Parts: sequence; structure tokens; C-alpha cells
Amino acid sequence: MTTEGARRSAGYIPGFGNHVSTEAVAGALPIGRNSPQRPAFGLYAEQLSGTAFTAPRHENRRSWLYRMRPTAEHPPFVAYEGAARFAPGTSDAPLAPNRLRWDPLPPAAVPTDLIDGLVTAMANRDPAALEGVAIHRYAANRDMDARVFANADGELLFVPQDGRLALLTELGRIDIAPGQIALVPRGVRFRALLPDGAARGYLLENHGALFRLPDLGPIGANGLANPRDFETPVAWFEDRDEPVALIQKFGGSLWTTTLDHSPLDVVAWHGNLAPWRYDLARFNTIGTVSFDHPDPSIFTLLTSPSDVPGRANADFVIFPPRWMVAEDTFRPPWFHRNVMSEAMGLILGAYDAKADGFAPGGLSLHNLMAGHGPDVASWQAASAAELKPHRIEGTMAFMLESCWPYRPTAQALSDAQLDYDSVWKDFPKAVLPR
Ligand SMILES: O=C(O)Cc1cc(O)ccc1O
Ligand SMILES: [Fe+2]
Repeated sequence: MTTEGARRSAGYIPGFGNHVSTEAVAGALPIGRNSPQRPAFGLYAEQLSGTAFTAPRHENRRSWLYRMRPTAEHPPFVAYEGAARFAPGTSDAPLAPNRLRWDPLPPAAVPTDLIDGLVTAMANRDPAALEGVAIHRYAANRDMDARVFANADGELLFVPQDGRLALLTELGRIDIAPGQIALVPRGVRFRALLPDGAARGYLLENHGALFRLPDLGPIGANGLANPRDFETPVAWFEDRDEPVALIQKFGGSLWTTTLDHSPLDVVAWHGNLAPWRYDLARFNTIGTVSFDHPDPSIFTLLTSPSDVPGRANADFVIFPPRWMVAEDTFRPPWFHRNVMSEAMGLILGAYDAKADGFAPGGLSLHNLMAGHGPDVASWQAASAAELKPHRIEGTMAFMLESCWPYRPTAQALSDAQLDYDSVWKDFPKAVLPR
């Protein structure tokens, strides 16, 4: 992206994890205290905690919401019967250490909103362990109107691949298109509109420590995703007194209850737990200017640490357009076996390690210690290529790398491409000197 056209957007506040104060109605936000005896206009003050009260200050995330009705006012939840391809759990059967890949989802055929269009691919850990991630894809063609969703199991990272999304959240409105991502914190209610009439993409769920920007080490104070490029929406609300279905993911399953109003009624809020969006074109991609293909950790946009330093619960890593200039180097990803487990998706174009079969909207899984790397065609091309400076254009892949091996759902196991292994078949054997 050039700086031309890269204007600051109205309706958003720049910065990552900042302490924000925003009100949609003047005077709604209390000054100097969180919980006045009588908040303005009869609003209700409510704290939304993203970390334990006692988390260290630099990790502590919470916001105070000033809303028209308290969240506490709701009838009991019952099991939600929709979302036929959402899977509450993964297969319990012994998991073969196979590499797996999936074609893109077809567009939604019958009227389907984003929630009913969720297709769970894989997960690791139990959300109740407050660790691990889940990967869903969605194919939808209908707005959520009188329906609102919340995820008690973790924060949600939207990665659109086809079609824009408007996410109307409790804390503000976020508009994203393919090439942008958005995060909705744990518990924050939202409904999704589809400005293009249909949408497909990835929905990544993080049960663990909140996504943060990675440390930069010797890279220095700047680079990769820069904090000021994250955008948090200003306060926005809807005043709707009519039945609204609230669907909530909790404990791996979907539950529903009906409210007599829209819960997107937060008129003002302040704090540092908030949704945001980010344009992947803003990512300051770093690579070698000498030789060798660096570890893909240089492409980390967000990280969710585990309890073991340096071993992420999840790293969200992107592979943007970039210059390849390495000398005497096999330039695409190398052959490797990783102690971390790698799930990948493709937002745009082609991925430099896979000549065929990994289409935008597709998904792949290389669990821990699975031998993988360039397919035969990519290996041949890169081994023979003249090593002049070359720009990889029109592409955007991502990886959700986790220390916990992924378990595909039973449905995903049966939907996987047949014979993915054959992309690594018939490499010529090395010939040793006699
Ligand atoms: O397997 C993959 O394609 C992801 C990946 C990319 C890369 O540049 C280096 C290592 C790696 O696992
Ligand atoms: Fe890999």
C-alpha cells in the first residue's frame, strides 16, 4: 500500500490496547469514576473483564460499559439448534499424524447468516482450560438482524476472504473487507451484516491469553504490525425494543435466549478491552537481504503466549506481498518438521510453497512433527529459478501456529482433500558421488 489513499478513518480511534474513552451521546460517560450512584440518563454501569482483576497492570484489560439495560437481565439459555456445521467438539478417535488440506467452502446456498454459516474445522484444548484455539470458516448470505452473538469461550479474530463484513458490536461498528482483520473480545456481543450480500472467510477463536503484539527483540522499536495501525471503533448503539435472539458459545457449545431488546445498547464506554480492526497492507514485512529463508516468526502479527516463554498458545502469522532477494538460497519455505502445529489459510492469490490445490478460502493442517514444505512443483521451480530480485505479488496467506496439536472435527476429517500426501510424491532421490 502507498501512503496515498491511506487516510485515517472517521469513526475509529488509532492504537493497540489503549485506554479509550468514547461516548455516542454527550454526557453519557461518567467523569472521574466508573460507577457513580446514578449514571447519566439512567444508564447502567457494567465492567467487562478480559483478564483477571489481579492480572499485572501491563496485561490487565477491562472496559466499563454504560448501557441502557444491564446484561444481567436475560431469561435462561437453552441449547441452540441451528448452525448445523458448527461442531461443539472434535473427534475423540485416535488422530493419525496425517497432513490434511481442505478446499474452499462453497458459497452459502440457502439463506444463512454468519452464525448458521459457521463450519468448524479444528480445535485444540478445551475452552474451559483457557488455552488453545479453534478454527472455523463461514459461508453466509444473510445479515444477522434480530440475532446477536457472543463468545464466552474466547476472543474472535475475523479473517474475511470473500466479501465485506460490518460487525456491529457492543463497543462500536467495524467495517472490514478481505485484506483486513478484526478482533472481537471474549463476551462482546455483535451482529454481522454482509454489505456485499454474501461473505466467506475464517473465524479464529483464541481461548488463551489475549492476543498481543509480539516482542520485537533485535528488530527494534518499530516494525511488523505497528500499534498505531490498529483501529478501535467509537461508541455506537442501537435502541431497539423488540425480540432479539442472543446466541452464545459457552463451553464449546452454542446456547440461545431471547431478549426483549437489542443488547447492542452501550451508549458510552471507556477502557482498554475493545474490538479493533487492522489492514494487513499496513504490516511492515521483514525478510532477509542476504541469504537463507528466515523462520516465519518474522511474520508474526499477533501472539497469544502460553505459560512457557517463547512457546505460543497461538501465533497469528501472515505472508504478505514482499521482495525476495536472497542469494544462493532456496527461497520458498523449506522442508521442515515443527514442534509447533501449523494451520494455514489463504486470503488471496497463491502461496509460494504450494503450486496447486491450496486455493483462497482453503485450509491446511500440518500438526507437530509432520514433514512438510514445498510441493514437488514448487520445489522444482524454486530450485531452477534464476535468483534475481523477485516480488511476490497479489498474495496473502496466514498461519495460526499453536503449541497444541490440532484435532479436526469428524466432519472436517471426512471433508479433507483426498491424497494431499501426493503433493510430496516422487521427489528425485539425491545422487551421491561414487
Ligand atoms: O509450512 C508453511 O508453509 C509455513 C512456513 C512458512 C515459512 O516461510 C517457513 C516455515 C513455515 O512453517
Ligand atoms: Fe510449516
